[in-house]
Amino acid sequence: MRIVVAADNAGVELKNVVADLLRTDARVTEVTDLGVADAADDRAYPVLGLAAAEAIARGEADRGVLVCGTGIGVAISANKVPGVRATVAHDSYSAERSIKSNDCQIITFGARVIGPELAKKIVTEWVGHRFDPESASASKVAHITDYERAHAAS
Ligand SMILES: O=C[C@H](O)[C@H](O)COP(=O)(O)O
Repeated sequence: MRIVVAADNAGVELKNVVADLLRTDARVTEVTDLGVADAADDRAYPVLGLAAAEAIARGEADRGVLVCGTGIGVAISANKVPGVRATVAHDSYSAERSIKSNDCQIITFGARVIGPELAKKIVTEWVGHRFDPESASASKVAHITDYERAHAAS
């Protein structure tokens, strides 16, 4: 699994913790860090959220972990990229269902909301979850995709 990570300066410390963890995970073949590299970089959360989502949309990564102060801004931004589904998930069950119900490629965290140990536990579990395209959830996700395609800007 190839995973892209990104954060604004509110989330950079937690993003780095998660990236370090993912680099030690044998199930993860590649970790691409799109920044920010440190808190001095004050690029706003949409810049990072959109860049990571676009990398997934281009097929350069399978999944993403995004961090900002709340996780909300990077999730909203990533969801603007066609074909990408992103959500905040600060608990184990939501993280699991974000894959199994919603086929989300991106999980987001708020560094001002969740601590590093819980984020690490959730990410470790999240890497192991898979969406089943034969499940009853598939047609619901397809409904979203169909809407997106029907309303795509020409
Ligand atoms: O959702 C936005 C993030 O939490 C961001 O890190 C902080 O944004 P703000 O400075 O607009 O509150």
